[in-house]
Amino acid sequence: MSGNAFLSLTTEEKQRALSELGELKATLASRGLFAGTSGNLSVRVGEYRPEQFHFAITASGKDKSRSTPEDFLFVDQDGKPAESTALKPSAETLIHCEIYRLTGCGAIAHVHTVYNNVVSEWFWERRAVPVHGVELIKAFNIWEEEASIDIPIVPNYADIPRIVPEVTERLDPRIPGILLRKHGIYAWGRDVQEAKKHLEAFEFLFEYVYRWELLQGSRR
Ligand SMILES: CSCCC(=O)C(=O)COP(=O)(O)O
Ligand SMILES: [Zn+2]
Repeated sequence: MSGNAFLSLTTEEKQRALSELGELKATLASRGLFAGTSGNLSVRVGEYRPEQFHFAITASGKDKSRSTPEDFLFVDQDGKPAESTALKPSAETLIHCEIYRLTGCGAIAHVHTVYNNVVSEWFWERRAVPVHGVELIKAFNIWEEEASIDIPIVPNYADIPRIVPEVTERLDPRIPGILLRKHGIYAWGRDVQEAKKHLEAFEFLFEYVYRWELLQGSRR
């Protein structure tokens, strides 16, 4: 199909995306996951082709624990607003664009937590957080006995376009998430529910690794 696929979306399709994002935002906010306006969320709408797709994303710099009519806007595969709006998309929209382009996923959630920041620094030299044999790895649809995974870490830059090629290089199709060093986790899934499940699993695993490493250190 040629032309702008956004124009063929129905009001119901757009409303469903906004309401799913609103619900996820409220749930994560109730858990205190958007400290100091950090974090951003998006959900894809309509057809997907790597060279053309659209998604709804949180507006930049908002207090994500509040719910207002100006919380979200629609953008295209290049992060440009799909319709006329005074809102600015998340400053990190290009990272969402790249994750959609590489994975074809349906939704993305990004949060900053103390655990994800600490482990990203702790394991920076190996560019991945190793996790071994923890049951919750199954949340990523990895069912091997005593599975080992490496959650990739990429450098963080103030200039977001510089982060994009790092994501391109390090994203592992088996692992539905990527850590930005001393910044936060990006987690994705087929839809908002799966992105939420993956985000929760990552945060559990980061806390586990953090506590386990501390315990090991105290035993030495
Ligand atoms: C206040 S945290 C710095 C920006 C950031 O990392 C973030 O996740 C929120 O940025 P946004 O533009 O999406 O509000
Ligand atoms: Zn961020």
